[in-house]
Amino acid sequence: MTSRLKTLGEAGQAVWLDFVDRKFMDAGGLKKLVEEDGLTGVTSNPSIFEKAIGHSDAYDDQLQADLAAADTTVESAYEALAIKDIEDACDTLRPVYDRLDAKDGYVSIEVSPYLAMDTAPTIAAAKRLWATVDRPNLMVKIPGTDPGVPAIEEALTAGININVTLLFSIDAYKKVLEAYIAALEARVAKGEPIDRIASVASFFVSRIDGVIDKKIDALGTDEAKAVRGKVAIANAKLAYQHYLEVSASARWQALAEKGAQPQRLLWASTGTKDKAYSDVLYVETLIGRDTVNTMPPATMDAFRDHGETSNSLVSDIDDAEKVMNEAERLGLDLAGVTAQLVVDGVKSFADAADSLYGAVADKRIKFLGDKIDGFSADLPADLDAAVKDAIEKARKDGWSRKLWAGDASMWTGGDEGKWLGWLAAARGEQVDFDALAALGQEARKYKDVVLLGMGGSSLGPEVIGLILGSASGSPKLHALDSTDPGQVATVADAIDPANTLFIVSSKSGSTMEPELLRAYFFARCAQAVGEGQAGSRFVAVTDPGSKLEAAAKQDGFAHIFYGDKTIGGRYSVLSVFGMVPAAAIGIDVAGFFETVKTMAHSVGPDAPPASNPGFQLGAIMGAAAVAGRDKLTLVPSPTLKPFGSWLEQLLAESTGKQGKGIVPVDLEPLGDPADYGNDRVFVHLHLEGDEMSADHAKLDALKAVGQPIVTITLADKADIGQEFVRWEIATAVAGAVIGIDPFDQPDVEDAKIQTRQLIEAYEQSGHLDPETAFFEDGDFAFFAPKPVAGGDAVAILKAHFATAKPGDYAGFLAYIEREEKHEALIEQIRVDVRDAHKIATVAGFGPRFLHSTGQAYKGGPKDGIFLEITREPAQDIAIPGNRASFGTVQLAQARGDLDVLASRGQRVLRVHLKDEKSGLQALASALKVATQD
Ligand SMILES: O=P(O)(O)OC[C@H]1O[C@](O)(CO)[C@@H](O)[C@@H]1O
Ligand SMILES: O=C[C@H](O)[C@H](O)COP(=O)(O)O
Repeated sequence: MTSRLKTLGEAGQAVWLDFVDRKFMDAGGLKKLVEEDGLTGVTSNPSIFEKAIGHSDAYDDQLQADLAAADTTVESAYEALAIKDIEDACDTLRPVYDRLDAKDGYVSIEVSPYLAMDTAPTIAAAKRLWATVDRPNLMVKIPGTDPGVPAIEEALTAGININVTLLFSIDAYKKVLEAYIAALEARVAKGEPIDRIASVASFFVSRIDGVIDKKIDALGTDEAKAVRGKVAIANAKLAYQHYLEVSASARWQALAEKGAQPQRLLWASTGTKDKAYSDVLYVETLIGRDTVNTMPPATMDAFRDHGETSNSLVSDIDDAEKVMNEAERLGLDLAGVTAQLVVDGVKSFADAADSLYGAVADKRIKFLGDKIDGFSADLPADLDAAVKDAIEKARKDGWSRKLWAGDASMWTGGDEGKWLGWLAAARGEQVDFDALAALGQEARKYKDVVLLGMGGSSLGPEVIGLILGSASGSPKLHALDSTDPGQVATVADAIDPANTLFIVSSKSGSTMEPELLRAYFFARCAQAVGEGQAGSRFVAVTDPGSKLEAAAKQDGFAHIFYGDKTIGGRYSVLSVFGMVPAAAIGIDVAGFFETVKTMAHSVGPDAPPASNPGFQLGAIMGAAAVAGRDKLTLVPSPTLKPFGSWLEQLLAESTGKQGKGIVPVDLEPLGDPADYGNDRVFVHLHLEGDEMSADHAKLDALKAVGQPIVTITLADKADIGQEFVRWEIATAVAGAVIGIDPFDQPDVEDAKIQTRQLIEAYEQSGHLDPETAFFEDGDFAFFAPKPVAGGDAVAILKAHFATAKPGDYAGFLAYIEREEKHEALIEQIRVDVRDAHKIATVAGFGPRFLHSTGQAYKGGPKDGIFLEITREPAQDIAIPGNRASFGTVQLAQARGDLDVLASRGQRVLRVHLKDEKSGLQALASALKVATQD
């Protein structure tokens, strides 16, 4: 018996399948429909692929094989899967296309629904899909939105078959038909053929009734009920009347004579949603010549079973008009409804794409295995709920796309969009791999590399140097980001200036510390190798046009590597600022980016927040900070311990402002559950193979009492580059959740101004402004804007920290040499204070932290209790061309810092150690007593 579906074909209507699925096609389902039901086309949309790919394992083999061949973005991974189905469908329909001489036999694939409101990217996507599938019976689906119409016209003019989707109103359809005709005329004008250009205008039917019927039900009157289930069909019938009118026009006839094919009206959304209606309602009522009905499988089955064919589309046109008039009289607002349906249609396809891309992104990460760093989170229920809310808000607002598009509305709507050059840097696009490889070769003739820079210009390179180490035969890296005379001397004593490559690194090129360090080491180098020769051992890394660039040119530096002004210092590690020092110690930068790119792909605009490693972490950090868990406590495994110093700057400078933000807690030994309040998030950064079982037991104990624990796992330390990307994105996202601009650092600047004023005064007078200690004994002198009461050092220290309350943190700001013994004593001090007061502790060596965590201490939450530590330097170092020595500069920095901290409402106390050698030990002992009982 002939299939009832074939009778539609006999009535001039093409039967298309509104469904794609690999299992179905692999089982020969599509071929069967072609052979038995006269099927002549296929449509797909994001919802269809979401159902096919997102909920099945049929695509897993291909995805795994594709990823094994080459990693790629989520969108490309998805497209490869979808395109394979579309190509297979095109090939199945190809005999139909050939038999009907290009009049039918088409398969449609839709451009990304995220582009529905953007003309140029839609055109680019249409051209890309057309070229990739490379089959004449492909149709690219473009929404008939206002921005879609010019894209439709341009794509058609370029010879691409177009299925115009999401048409609801006759007015929108008229514009689309006009675009089709204009495109054909343009081709004729250029002498190009038009006979094999095909287009359909997909008019959505059932969705209109879905909304209008609700309004009818709300009215509840009999006259309203009389048009229930009739408006969508009437609307479609009148659209067809317009088609007939235009087809009869002389303008169209002229094109038809040249072989033009009509742009057929395609009835889409023809599955019946309201069970009260016939399951073939939107087929039986819309049958007419030169049209298409694309049906979901259930509708097709129903029609095959009991559908009746008649010439329905052109019958009862008067009735259709009456229905439309009645709809207007009843105030059903069809124009408003259809306009809203376009918006909702775009949104619902975008929602489907979120879910589809999310499913692909999750599988991609699963299949990548240990090629991508692992991530898991154990969160208490309240935080978990807040994180889910933040992720959903980010998804709804399209933040992953906004971020990459530089749309500042996800932050404060300020100039954030101008600071996103680090995204391209994460893809390896800021550096010249060949130039870096050449530098790496050249550097092999040196024994040491000394990097002079601050904050973003030193911390990333230092982390790379410490974690990855120099290649065999390449020099060792010394990052110097201090004015501490002891620290400067340690580096100066460790190297032979004649056998050292110096990298002076400063984005602004005017930061005081690298400027002074450059003066000092340039003079030492000139002394060692002779005037005029020193420059050949110096490399500058700086943004174009900086003062450092000019100085480097003047002094004949061997190379100048240029940064990107749209990247802030703390986001610069994957640009020349991190990669030049990395190359100098022999790291294969191109190889390094192979693993970095895997993370860059994972956090792209096409990875929805819930499946995006950067957003997952960022939402946790942001939601936690908003809920008062603002002390991000890093628990690294031994090899990864250096990572925190880079991370601290990123988090603190980016989020710590306007009294809000995240206070990073690095290098605080892990304690027991009783040592912590409810203000922490622990992030365990683990390198597989690193031994840290004691910490694991402690983390388990913390987990058991409901402390939030995030775990990030690296299979290989070479994958550390992925963490730069993850945390950069996460920080930008956390900034958005917290509601600040993550790319400025307003409060750091104030400390710099204070310091500069003190130094300028010194350069004039030869001394710093006098200051008076409020208490002094043999070991210590105490200074503070507001003296702390107490008869001795222990009492003063005790009183200072006695102000601690839950949620506060203690900060130890040490303007002394950063070396092992000092680090150990500071660690001991931190543990004593934490355990006594149950508060978080942070520590920084000055002036290094000024260009890093200093921002959050000044601009972030006002719950810091700071103890600044200065000392009498045993030995000072003069700076060529300056009256002030390094020791004086450092003291001025400490004083400027204290003043600004106090002016921001933080609790501050400065202890000046009289003896550099024994002073810190004496302080640790005094604090031990002060924190007992
Ligand atoms: O690279 P530059 O311009 O010398 O800046 C160094 C550091 O100083 C800061 O501006 C803070 O003082 C950081 O943001 C930056 O990384
Ligand atoms: O081209 C087909 C359309 O995308 C589809 O018919 C929409 O149908 P729906 O309204 O059932 O989602």
